[in-house]
Amino acid sequence: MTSDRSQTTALTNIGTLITNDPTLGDGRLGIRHDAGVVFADGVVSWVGGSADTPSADVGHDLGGRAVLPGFVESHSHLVFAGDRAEEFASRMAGERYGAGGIRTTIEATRRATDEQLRANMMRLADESLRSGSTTLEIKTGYGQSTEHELRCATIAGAATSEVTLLAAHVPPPEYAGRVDDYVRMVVDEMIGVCAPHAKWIDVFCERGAFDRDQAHAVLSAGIAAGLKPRVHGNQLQAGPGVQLAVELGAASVDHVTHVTRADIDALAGSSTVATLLPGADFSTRSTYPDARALLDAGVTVALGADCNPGTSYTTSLPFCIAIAVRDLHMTPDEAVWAATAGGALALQRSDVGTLAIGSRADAIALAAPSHLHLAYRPGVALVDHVWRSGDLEYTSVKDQGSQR
Ligand SMILES: N=CN[C@@H](CCC(=O)O)C(=O)O
Ligand SMILES: [Zn+2]
Repeated sequence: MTSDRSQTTALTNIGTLITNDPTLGDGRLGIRHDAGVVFADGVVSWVGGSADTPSADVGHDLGGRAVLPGFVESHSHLVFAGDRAEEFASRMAGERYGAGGIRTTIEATRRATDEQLRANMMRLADESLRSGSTTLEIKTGYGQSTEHELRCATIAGAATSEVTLLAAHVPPPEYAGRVDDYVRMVVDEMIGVCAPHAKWIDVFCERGAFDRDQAHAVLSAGIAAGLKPRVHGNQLQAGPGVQLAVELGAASVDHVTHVTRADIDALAGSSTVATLLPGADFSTRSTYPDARALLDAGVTVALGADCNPGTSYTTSLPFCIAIAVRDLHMTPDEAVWAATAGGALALQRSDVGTLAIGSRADAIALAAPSHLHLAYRPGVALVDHVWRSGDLEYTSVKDQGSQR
């Protein structure tokens, strides 16, 4: 459902508009009511009152709906085969989550054809778009050999420019008991082969995966190959992940479920974003991260859905916003900001996550009058329009815009 990029589009009769630009409206979210927006050449060209909206080639009367920047999904693992529904059921019956479950998916992913991996990824990328995510990061990490990580990175590149080489997720079965040998192979061989197909380098720094020195070696080799670092850290217990991320100037450290006061202080004094993944804590029945302590210390917080077959088989940032408000005690404004502008900072992107003049025209409309409904109506598919670069890419509403 794409349109000609040279067409202009006017959105009118917006009940609540979130711009994330304080110069355009109230507070940090830059909120306006009874608003209008115009998209031209794939970017936002005008924001103001609905009645003053300039005419455009295509018009959408949004009937009082809320309009937000598209969500920026900064953490997903969409290149995999199989599922782990039985593992989930065992966890709900009392089993603890351990990093070892990842090996089940590595085996299934290695057995799958490129076409099977691509089709599964595209299905999930489409699901993510329909729940409002207009920017999507995708990690490798279920290959864990040079051949299979290269395959996964190439496949991910068909869906996004935000490809992360999760070179060290868990040591694969053929390296059992030889973690340092695996790290040496990643550093000496895998990164050089895969780096041209990725933008980011990532490591799972956790007991049962990679320790501080191993994670440092992988991230440093990635940086030397031109990749930018991000880290999976402090998911299952307190550990060195957060401090390592800050030390290396990582864009983001993700999970951050178990942190010390020193970790919070280090994050607060850095530009590293803390990306919270409450879907993973929900589906592993873990404690939730202390979002209030992070926010109150001044840490920049993002929210991601972390879609993967092990810990969080959801693409829905609206679901994560609802958990963040209900269980992490974030305000609805903080949660919406974290899933939009926060995600953009976690990917070091200045063109998305806001609806400022010149921002990429990535926006969503909700079947609701305000963003509060994302938390107030959990589990309801509220996103009913999705524009990406000014094109209406998804709508569940029959009136798809009137030509002028
Ligand atoms: N924690 C590490 N990686 C994934 C889980 C991967 C899996 O269990 O398959 C995550 O972000 O939650
Ligand atoms: Zn992850």
